[in-house]
Amino acid sequence: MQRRGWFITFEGIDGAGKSSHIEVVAEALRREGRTVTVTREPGGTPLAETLRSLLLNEAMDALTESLVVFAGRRDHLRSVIAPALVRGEVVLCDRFTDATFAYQGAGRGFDRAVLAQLERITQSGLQEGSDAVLHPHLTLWFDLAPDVAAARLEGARAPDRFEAQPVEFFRRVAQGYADRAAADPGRFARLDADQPREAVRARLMDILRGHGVLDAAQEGA
Ligand SMILES: Nc1ncnc2c1ncn2[C@@H]1O[C@H](COP(=O)(O)OP(=O)(O)OP(=O)(O)O)[C@@H](O)[C@H]1O
Ligand SMILES: Cc1cn([C@H]2C[C@H](O)[C@@H](COP(=O)(O)O)O2)c(=O)[nH]c1=O
Repeated sequence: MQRRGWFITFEGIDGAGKSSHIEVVAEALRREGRTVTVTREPGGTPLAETLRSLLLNEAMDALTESLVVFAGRRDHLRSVIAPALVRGEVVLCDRFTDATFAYQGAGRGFDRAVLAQLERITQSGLQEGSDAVLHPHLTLWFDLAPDVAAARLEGARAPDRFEAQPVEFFRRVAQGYADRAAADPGRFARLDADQPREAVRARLMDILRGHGVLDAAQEGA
């Protein structure tokens, strides 16, 4: 796909704090005149939101989880993400395929070579005449120790099927994110999420200015 917009994903284990910052980033971009689509995975379309609800609530094995997330992703890419990028918008997506490698791959122990195949199939054929595979242009990785994340989530909300997993599961998921970041350092920007919100936000804005997503002249956005 011809690059006209920005596809930016927010990643991290449950409770890392990424969702707290997405609207702040969207507002900063809108102030600079950009059109922004804020979306999430699993979800982002009516079909994918239905699949999200199944994924978070119904028992299923790791292959089924993987197929469910990639099915939703295909619909989301075709209906929302790819059209927004063609229009030149900034797409801010709360989780994407790195979460599948971290949760289904590292967390559940599902075959990462199969996930890589599903990734290629699902994320290509989005523009007629092109077989390019669409990946995020920038991934903001909120890195937080699993025990700190668990303490933040305790009592905050009723846990879903993933949030109810033991801390060992999240140690594997965190390692899964670290492996993805090490394999693609140009795309990943790591944030130390064990900081007060304001410090995390300042680092986030620095990263976005450093990558030319936000105007570097607009300090203090
Ligand atoms: N920097 C921070 N310091 C302390 N608490 C925080 C910080 N950032 C977020 N929190 C709190 O931690 C909890 C999880 O935050 P949030 O929902 O943004 O995380 P998340 O990464 O989006 O998690 P999930 O993916 O599970 O939705 C919330 O109660 C939030 O208020
Ligand atoms: C995209 C994706 C998500 N998950 C898991 C990770 C979370 O526990 C839930 C929902 O996400 P939220 O950030 O709490 O809204 O879904 C997953 O297992 N695989 C994926 O590909």
